[in-house]
Amino acid sequence: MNGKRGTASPGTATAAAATTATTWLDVAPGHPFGPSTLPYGSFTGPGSPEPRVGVAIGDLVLDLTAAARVLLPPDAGLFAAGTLDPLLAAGPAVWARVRARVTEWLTDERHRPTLEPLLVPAEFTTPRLPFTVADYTDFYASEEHATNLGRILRPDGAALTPNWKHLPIGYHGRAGTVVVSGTPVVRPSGQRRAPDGEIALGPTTRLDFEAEVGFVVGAPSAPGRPVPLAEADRHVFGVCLVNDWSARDVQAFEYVPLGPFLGKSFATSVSPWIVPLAALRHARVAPPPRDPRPLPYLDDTDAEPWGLDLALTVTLNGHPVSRPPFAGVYWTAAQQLAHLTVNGAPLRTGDLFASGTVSGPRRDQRGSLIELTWNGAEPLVLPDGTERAFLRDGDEVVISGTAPGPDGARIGLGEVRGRVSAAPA
Ligand SMILES: O=C(O)/C=C/C(=O)CC(=O)CC(=O)O
Ligand SMILES: [Ca+2]
Ligand SMILES: [Mg+2]
Repeated sequence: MNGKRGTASPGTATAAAATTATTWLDVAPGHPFGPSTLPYGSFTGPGSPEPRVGVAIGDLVLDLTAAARVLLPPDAGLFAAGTLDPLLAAGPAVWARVRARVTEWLTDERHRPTLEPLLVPAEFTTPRLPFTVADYTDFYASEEHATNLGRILRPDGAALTPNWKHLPIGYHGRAGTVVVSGTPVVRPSGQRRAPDGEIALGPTTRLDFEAEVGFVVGAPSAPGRPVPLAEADRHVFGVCLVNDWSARDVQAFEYVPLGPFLGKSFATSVSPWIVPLAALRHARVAPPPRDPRPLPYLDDTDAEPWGLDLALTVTLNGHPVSRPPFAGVYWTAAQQLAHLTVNGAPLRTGDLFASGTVSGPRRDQRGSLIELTWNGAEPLVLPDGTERAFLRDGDEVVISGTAPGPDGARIGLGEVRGRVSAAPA
């Protein structure tokens, strides 16, 4: 879950800052999963082998499947199956109602006797993939990342392709290989060109991570009706962290002319806690200036700002190797959704679209190893003295994130964790 950042137990009440919601739970002030975050997930726990919907609060998980039966009977069916699918499909009015009720339960002492038995220490729970992934799309929205990849992979051409500033480039990925944080990532095999020019099938020698932000679609859209920028928040339920694992040698050989295929479709890891859009209202910032001005369906000059001031951290075997800033990403989630549907393709509940690798202008803000090591030419030296051009078996990558919350505090996005295991013999 979210590391040791303070303790929470159903004990003494703690006062938080004045306009921040205060909870009767003993949640350390500044805990990333305080009462202003309230992310949703799916878990199994001690004595409950059947999946539950949970809400993370401090270092505890509220069993929402059980709590709703007692305190929210009309909506209890939304949580009965133990996945977020019915809640996602229910739409923004229901999302707001449920969040308001959960906030009330956790901040009004009168609910304590009912809820205390339904709080489980997070360390005793096992996270599950929180929703059924319908379609998975990966964008390419960070100008710094796209510029770096262009320089590395296409050194003879312009770094950015001529279309890059006109539309959010993306590709359709593989929904069935999206896995929850903690799932081991088996080193994939594929065709790649060896240094001697020989083409062979074998385990990738250039396994990489990509630090991304994922957006989870709740309410579907109608076929033939593009989703305008102003309606994005009717469809986007919330945000997770994504690691789009990439086999760079497989990718480099296969990607022309149709784009990434098997080099990225073996595993994509997502964080277990979906932070609702409602928790991120303090993180909204103006997106970067766009030049040239995009076509009207992508022109957000006069729209609600959809930039998000999220701060990511990537660790490799516990050592921070990058701190990608999300606020500067060129294309916003609202623009990505408008583009994804401009051809009339409808959204389905559970669609996941990711930002693309988040890189900032500084070297220590690059969101992938191919950028951090410039395709292996400048390996990282880890504190244990070992070098990394790309990932070794046994390496563990953790991407975590925070966002501005109320009163200058920060809320957490949790983390997505994955360890590389050896290719099968
Ligand atoms: O520039 C390329 O050919 C490839 C780019 C990527 O590998 C990145 C990708 O998956 C999209 C992204 O994460 O930004
Ligand atoms: Ca990617
Ligand atoms: Mg992938």
